[in-house]
Amino acid sequence: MNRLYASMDGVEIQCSKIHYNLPIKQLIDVAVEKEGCVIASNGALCVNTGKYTGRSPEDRFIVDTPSVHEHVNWNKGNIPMTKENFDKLFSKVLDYIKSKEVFLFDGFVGADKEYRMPIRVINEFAFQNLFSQQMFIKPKKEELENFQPEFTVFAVPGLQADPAVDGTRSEVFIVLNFEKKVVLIGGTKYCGEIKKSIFTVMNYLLPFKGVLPMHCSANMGKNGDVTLFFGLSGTGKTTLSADDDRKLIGDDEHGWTDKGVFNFEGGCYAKCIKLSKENEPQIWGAIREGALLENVVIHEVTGEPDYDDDRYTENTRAAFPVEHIDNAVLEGMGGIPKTIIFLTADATGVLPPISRLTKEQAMYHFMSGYTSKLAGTERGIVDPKATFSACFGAPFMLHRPQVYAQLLGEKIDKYNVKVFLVNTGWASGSYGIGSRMKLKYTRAMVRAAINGDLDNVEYITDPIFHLAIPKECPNVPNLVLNPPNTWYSIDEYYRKANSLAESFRSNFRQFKDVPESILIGEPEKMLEEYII
Ligand SMILES: Nc1ncnc2c1ncn2[C@@H]1O[C@H](COP(=O)(O)OP(=O)(O)O)[C@@H](O)[C@H]1O
Ligand SMILES: C=C(OP(=O)(O)O)C(=O)O
Ligand SMILES: [Mn+2]
Repeated sequence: MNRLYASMDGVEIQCSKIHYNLPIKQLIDVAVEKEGCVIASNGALCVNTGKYTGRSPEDRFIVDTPSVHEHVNWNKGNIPMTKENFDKLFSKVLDYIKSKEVFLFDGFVGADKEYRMPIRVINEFAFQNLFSQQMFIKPKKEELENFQPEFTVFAVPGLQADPAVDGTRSEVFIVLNFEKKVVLIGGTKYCGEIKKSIFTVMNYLLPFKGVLPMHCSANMGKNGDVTLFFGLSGTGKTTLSADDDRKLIGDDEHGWTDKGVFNFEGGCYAKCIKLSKENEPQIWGAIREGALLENVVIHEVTGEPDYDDDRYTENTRAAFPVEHIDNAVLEGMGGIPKTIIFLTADATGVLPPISRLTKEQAMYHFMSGYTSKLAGTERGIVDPKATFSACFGAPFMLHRPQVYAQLLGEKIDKYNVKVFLVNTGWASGSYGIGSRMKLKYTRAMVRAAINGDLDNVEYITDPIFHLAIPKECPNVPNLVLNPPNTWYSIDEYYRKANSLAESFRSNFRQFKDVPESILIGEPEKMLEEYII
């Protein structure tokens, strides 16, 4: 019998065998031999996660302990669990692994040594441990001596909760306990739960240290200029931050300190539905030996991935270490951001593909977090669904949005950061109802915003959202830039735009005591004649 300590406060766990930070190659071998995984022709390990191919936000609980009670923004996403129920579930998990071989990863989250957190991830399956090793920050050999995890994740997909006994909603559970410093994940094999639960832990802890945690990707130009791309799942953080001309810092989770930004992770987690070498060469090239493909259809004979096949899910994924991206910043740190891009995948075809925001508008849009949930990332989402996700990452933010917004506002102010809103979602009218903004146009707009090409062009201000829309942008047809131009019917455009404006206003009513200056960022009241 093997024994080890699960976390600093000395919970002892036992299991039949522990595979401790196993080399990647060995994990791959076990996954193929014992877990039904296959190797694709590009060398990546492929797993099918079965019933769950996206996150289960309704099954994510926060243990309601005294120290977190007043800080957590309890809402339909931050669901409390009692200490008693947690203790029962924790015993179940500990019992469950007693007879199992487990795969253990000790490493770090947070590239900045001042703020990094040592974590331990205990996985039931080797493929999950491959994910953990590639996604988090690998320790140096000497860092493993006297390693003390500050948080421990138990990810045991084979253990299902019993809602009647365990106080869960279904057999799936993702439970965060800040007192015990433990995360429990069961009933689901979807790897995204592992990274996003640790992200959520960081998002809770860092504001207490004056650090702003952000759901954003980050990259750096040749002169060291940093850009952040905020956005909810599927809006383009990973795709747009992987750019031949810029060095990738990280694709999903960062912290912003007085020194600059740092990646929480050591890997990327790219969506790969309809992935092509032509449109996303860096991500294409990163999917090789050492990468994990989730729910991608693999040709039985040739072993080739078919990225167009969505038979298991739209939310097909590739996980790989940042080193797989050619020009990544391996230390995962950069300076103070110069440009911030808010990504929104607007399903209504109303928001302009790019607009410049004032500081007040930036605060308004950050707190609103308007976008669409895209198919597959969360259980039950099939078509794009308009949503307001505060801080562009509500499911992962435990504090009230104002806590994060205030930190961001101070930084935008202090460093005079340029902020743009980029709609990577649906365009309408002559560019085809239902089709998404062309990636090559979005890339051109982002590039122009970063390079300063939009600093000296003429802008128009749209009458409803008061967004400043550039009249021209290199490598983008002028017509595309202003949405009313792209609709067949201008009346229809205004109807939709007014109705979206009203959604913004009604969503914002949840926020109390918002300074007048931020409310200036609010869209106009809906015109009576367009109320439908
Ligand atoms: N105009 C566009 N901008 C960004 N991504 C786009 C665009 N059009 C289509 N896409 C696709 O949308 C997906 C964006 O996903 P991803 O970058 O992984 O999002 P995130 O990292 O924010 O979750 C990719 O599959 C990408 O190919
Ligand atoms: C992995 C996820 O996020 P993203 O699409 O932002 O990478 C997720 O939301 O499950
Ligand atoms: Mn991503």
